[in-house]
Amino acid sequence: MLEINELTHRYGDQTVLAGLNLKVAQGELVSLVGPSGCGKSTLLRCVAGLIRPTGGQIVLNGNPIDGVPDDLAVVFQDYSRSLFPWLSVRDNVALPLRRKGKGRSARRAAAQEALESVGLGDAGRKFPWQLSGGMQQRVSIARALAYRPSLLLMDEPFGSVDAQTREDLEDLVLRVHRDGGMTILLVTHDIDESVYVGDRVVVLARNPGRVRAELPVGLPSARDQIETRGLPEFVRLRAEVGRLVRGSATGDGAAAGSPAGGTTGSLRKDDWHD
Ligand SMILES: Nc1ncnc2c1ncn2[C@@H]1O[C@H](COP(=O)(O)OP(=O)(O)OP(=O)(O)O)[C@@H](O)[C@H]1O
Repeated sequence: MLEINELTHRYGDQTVLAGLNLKVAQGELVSLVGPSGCGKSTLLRCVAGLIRPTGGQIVLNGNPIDGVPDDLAVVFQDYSRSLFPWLSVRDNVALPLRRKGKGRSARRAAAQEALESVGLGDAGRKFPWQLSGGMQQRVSIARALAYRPSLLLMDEPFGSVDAQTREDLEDLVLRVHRDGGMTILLVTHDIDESVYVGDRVVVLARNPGRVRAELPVGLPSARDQIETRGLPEFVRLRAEVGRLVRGSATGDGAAAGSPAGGTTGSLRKDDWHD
């Protein structure tokens, strides 16, 4: 469903991605890890159509990406900048659905359903700033879910919440992935998390930025924060990914966004509310 071929990206004379190849299958959850600065966010932004790569090609569902694809949603780490503070929680979730041509009542119903699926069914009338950080990130995830993208991109989505909330959100993503069969590409700095949520862990190398290793995660699909992390396969994979990331950092052996669904177009202020 997603094919990245010989992707290259330069900022000025700094080459960040250099001939990166990656394929993601329909319904797969791929964790993307790598040393700081190896280009994980750059890769995600190229896939989201937010920056135009200097070389190579990205194909989503058979269509080369050239601009923000309609069929994609992004969840960023910084939820405080990706939610609109002047819109209610429900309006934030419903807004991108306009791109799908849905009527007002269908947008409201889809927003409510998505909010319920992340445990925020009662929060629709509140404003984002009335919620905790973890709840705001749930709203961002609900917005992405309501949009029903064929591909969900997540850039360090749990990087700004406390440890307990982080575990809850990891389990939430696993549940929506399992229930909805969504294809997900998730960037994380946390090696344990990459193994815990992933069907596959892809390790990027720095200088040059390309795929260093791909490790299938042979864990049971039903995961549990305590039991799964104690399994020998989990411990083995965590150590292997950790070694690969450190090796990638030393060069040994060798990615405010826009809301889900892309840009909001040219809405006037009065047009925002549902
Ligand atoms: N807009 C930009 N202009 C110039 N250089 C940039 C820009 N964005 C990123 N870079 C540089 O490109 C390199 C890769 O950055 P990127 O954010 O993609 O890496 P990353 O792997 O996501 O890093 P981290 O794990 O620290 O978040 C870094 O050296 C960064 O300074």
